[in-house]
Amino acid sequence: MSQQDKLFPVTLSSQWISPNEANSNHSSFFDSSPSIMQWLIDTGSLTARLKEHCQHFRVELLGQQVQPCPASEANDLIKPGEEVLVREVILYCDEVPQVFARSFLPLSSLTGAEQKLANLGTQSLGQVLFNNPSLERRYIEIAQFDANSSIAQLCKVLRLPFNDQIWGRRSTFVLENKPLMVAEVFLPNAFAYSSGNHEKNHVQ
Ligand SMILES: C=C(O[C@@H]1C=C(C(=O)O)C=C[C@H]1O)C(=O)O
Repeated sequence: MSQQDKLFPVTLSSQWISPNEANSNHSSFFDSSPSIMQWLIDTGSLTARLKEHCQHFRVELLGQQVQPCPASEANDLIKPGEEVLVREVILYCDEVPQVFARSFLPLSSLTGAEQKLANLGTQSLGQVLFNNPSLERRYIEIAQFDANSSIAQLCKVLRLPFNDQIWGRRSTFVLENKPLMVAEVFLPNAFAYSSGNHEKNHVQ
């Protein structure tokens, strides 16, 4: 079993809140670190944005498995207990881990041309999603991950300097009228925490 296989499934649980709620509850942090909120609410492709920041982008597949959707991660389009393919990856830029992502692909969405989403391997899910003009992205929720979270444990294994301001986002996409959910956590050394305002404007 490879090192990555041992990590899977990392899982993900937190209190997901709206960006506005986060801004008011954590105003001192977001005021002092404006870039992270821009990354959290950016509705474009995270893959494309990361690629703008590095020479070599890669996706490391930690694993994927079919399981019933946990109630804590379900929503109005992906029901508790519904069979989903769970996919966990780490996105790297120039070998620096940037994002841990956990995606739910309902088996009922993996039909027709979308069957290929079940066999992406190390191809970026975003590469496929954002090439489809039918793609819709629903509201974004964000969450903080503390020292007791599975993300803190992942950072320990990856030897990343965990701190108390690790943030992530999740949203549901609808592709050809079929839902899938993507949750992404910016890891401690991610550009998202330090990139200045010099970046190209990203439409939220
Ligand atoms: C949704 C996107 O795809 C990215 C790639 C993922 C993958 O390959 O599993 C998962 C989430 C995203 O970080 C994106 O690039 O915006």
